[in-house]
Amino acid sequence: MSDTPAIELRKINKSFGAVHANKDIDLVVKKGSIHGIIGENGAGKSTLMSILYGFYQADTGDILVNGNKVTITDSKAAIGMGIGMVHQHFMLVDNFTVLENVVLGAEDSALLAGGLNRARSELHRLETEYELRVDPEAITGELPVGLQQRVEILKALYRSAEVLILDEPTGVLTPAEADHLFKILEVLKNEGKTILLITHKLREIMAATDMVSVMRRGEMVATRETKNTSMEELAELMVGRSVLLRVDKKPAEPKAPVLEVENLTVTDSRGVEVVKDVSFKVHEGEIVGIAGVSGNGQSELLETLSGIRRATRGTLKINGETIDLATRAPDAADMRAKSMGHVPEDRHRMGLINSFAEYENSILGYHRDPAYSKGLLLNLPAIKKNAVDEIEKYDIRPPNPMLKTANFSGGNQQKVVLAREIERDPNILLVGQPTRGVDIGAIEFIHKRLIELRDAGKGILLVSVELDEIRGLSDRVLVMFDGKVVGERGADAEESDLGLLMAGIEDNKIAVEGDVQ
Ligand SMILES: Nc1ncnc2c1ncn2[C@@H]1O[C@H](COP(=O)(O)OP(=O)(O)OP(=O)(O)O)[C@@H](O)[C@H]1O
Repeated sequence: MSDTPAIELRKINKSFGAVHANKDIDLVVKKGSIHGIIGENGAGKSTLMSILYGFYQADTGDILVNGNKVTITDSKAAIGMGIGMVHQHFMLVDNFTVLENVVLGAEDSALLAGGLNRARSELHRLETEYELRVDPEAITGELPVGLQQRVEILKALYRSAEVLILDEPTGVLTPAEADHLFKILEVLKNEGKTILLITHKLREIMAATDMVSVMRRGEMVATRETKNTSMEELAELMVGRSVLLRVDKKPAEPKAPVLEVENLTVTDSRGVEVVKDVSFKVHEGEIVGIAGVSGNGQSELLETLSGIRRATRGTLKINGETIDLATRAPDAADMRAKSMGHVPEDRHRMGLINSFAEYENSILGYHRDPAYSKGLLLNLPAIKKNAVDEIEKYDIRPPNPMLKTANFSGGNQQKVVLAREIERDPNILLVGQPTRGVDIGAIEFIHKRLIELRDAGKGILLVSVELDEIRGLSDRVLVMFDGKVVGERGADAEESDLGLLMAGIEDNKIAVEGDVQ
């Protein structure tokens, strides 16, 4: 019975309090296919996959695996049924080797039984069969994220997974790593594995999937054969209206500089220089994009400019004031007082306190602003009104300012941070990965807000690993490689040109010490 679906979900329902996250969901996933699931932020995709992986129990409904009705009580039961999950936030032990991570917790307890050699040869077999090469003896935490993700996939395959769930797998990958991942998925599919792929990137859906299902506000609204649909149709099905899939902006009219960075050098806690003698300017009315493969100093640059990290040397000219960073280390509050907003790259670590309510997060760092406090007392009505306004403007769901942000979906958490920083109307806005995990309707809105901010004469420094985003928004693009700015391009930068610079190749030369400006 080869036509029996690998997975079938029938009338799945799941509520969290008043939030009906999954409503009567039906889904049929063919064996040996790549099936995409898309939907707006908060549409219920992760909830549905968590039910399939045994992380949540459905309130009602049936799950069939290979035609058999099953109860999946926890992730161990899911693994036992051949369902594996590659998590968005990897669940690996950093200081373990790849091999140790792969066997950790597996049924045969290879570590205890002294069966590491057996495990090593099994791992080798999997690596070869699925073209998932990674050094089994490497320390996992020292590997780039793309390879860590391969370890997650190997871990699932080692447990004999036949169905693999990938929840936004390319959010943390470089374009080259993402391409490689899709090649791996194709190999897995050709070997008969079934893949469920959650993504916000319609390009990935069109390139990689056989079928695609669309969720909206907790419901499954459509399933299409990928070859019979288009990005435009999918966007409309997701959002319920047509969406502009590119940025609409007129040429910038930059004025005076708002931020001037000179010879900035930053050393990390291991004493390694991570930002090396970087100089650039951001003008009023301009978006300067920083392109680069993550880990090339962009994060540290943003953190230093926003006052979270100390520089070793360099000067900062901001709103006309000059700060020698070797002798003075402004903190985040100082920078905010200079009208600098900051959307950090990592919303969990720096953007939000997830145990706080949405309304508290919506003024985090700005609570001393006279609009929100009188002396020592917080002006709660004003704070709540601000939260309600931002929720409406940014379409944050569920629209409940009292809810802890921990209970918002990833994309909605991101909108809380963006709303807070953009709505303070800063003269300079530093934004890191503004649309990571955000759905296309919200991306369109966020990009529009950033362009409006630019057109109101503000300066924006944008760090993103999404080349489409960099090219769509930026008026000038700087490329960082190995802590240095290795090139500058205009608004018309070509993707291939930027890609080469990002790989450290400038005019067909490898960028080496002293070889760059
Ligand atoms: N543990 C929880 N407690 C309360 N509410 C939750 C919980 N998990 C999810 N929700 C709510 O259920 C709804 C669906 O969330 P889910 O994470 O499944 O969305 P999603 O489609 O994966 O979104 P995103 O694309 O933003 O990741 C949201 O309204 C969310 O706030």
